[in-house]
Amino acid sequence: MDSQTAERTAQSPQVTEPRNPGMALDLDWVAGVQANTSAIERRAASLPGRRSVKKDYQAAWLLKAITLIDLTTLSGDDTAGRVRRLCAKARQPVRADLLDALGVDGITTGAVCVYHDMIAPAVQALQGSGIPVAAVSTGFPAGLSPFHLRLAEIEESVKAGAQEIDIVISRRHVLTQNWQALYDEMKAFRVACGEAHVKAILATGELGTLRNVARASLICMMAGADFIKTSTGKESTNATLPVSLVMIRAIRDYYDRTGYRIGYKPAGGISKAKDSLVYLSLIKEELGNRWLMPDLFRFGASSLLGDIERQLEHHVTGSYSAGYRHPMA
Ligand SMILES: O=C[C@H](O)COP(=O)(O)O
Repeated sequence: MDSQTAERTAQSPQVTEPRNPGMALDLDWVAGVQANTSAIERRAASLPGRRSVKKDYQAAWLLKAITLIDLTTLSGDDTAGRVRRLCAKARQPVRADLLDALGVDGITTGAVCVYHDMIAPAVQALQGSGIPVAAVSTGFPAGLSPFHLRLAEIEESVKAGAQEIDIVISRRHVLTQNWQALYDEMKAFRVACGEAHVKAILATGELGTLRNVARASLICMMAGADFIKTSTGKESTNATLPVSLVMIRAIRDYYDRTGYRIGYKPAGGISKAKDSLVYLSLIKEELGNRWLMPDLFRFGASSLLGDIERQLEHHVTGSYSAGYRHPMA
């Protein structure tokens, strides 16, 4: 591979973007939002075949993808020990001998993402690494606990040391077209987060139509979301390319209108290195290189890193190892 490219990739400086302050709810803008489902599906279907990254650059792009992963464990049987092992993986996501061969060092994942109760072990295990802890709050994954408890959960998570909060929206507000309620809810979540960045999980697999996805994206951004995220990983349909196109274009429209860049996080079911490359090329084409940085793009994924490491091993040694040789935690 081109080692200079890989080095630049791994050492990209963290750029900080002015934070989206949000704006008043603009119902005319919301009403005008359209989503041409067949055109979106056609474009999405053309992406995987058309966009293959040339062999020499693949390793560099895969290293880039690692820096954009919210390395996630969201299981009922999570333990402090599992979270500590995951954090060790976030600090050193690829075996040292492979990184040496690729001429890269100092690479980490974008964040570690856990349930509230796992924040403390994660914060402790990541101390000094600069890797933020993201917590899923607000009654994840359904978001149907009492509203005041959802706000309190955010505050507790921030107090426990989470620097990023992934909230879930109330799907019913979208399904009943109650845009004011969705806006108010998102705004309250953003206030409760304080300085912590907030990612709004739309649970797109439960929103019915792509138009609803576009409208919900827009409203969450108007209410001050720093990121919009597709899914909890627990819906029957999680991140897809058509949904991603809709959300990315909503982000582009919001930037064109307000000058604020909002981040994007596809999450759930992204487990193959080649899929991560399709997402990166989609972002590059639709939003440009600026969005390919950890402050504006993340993969929410529990097993993607293992497949990327396997592909990198193949790049270096010419042979594939078994998946079990790349455990996450
Ligand atoms: O937000 C992250 C998702 O819960 C991870 O989903 P996954 O386990 O399908 O990769």
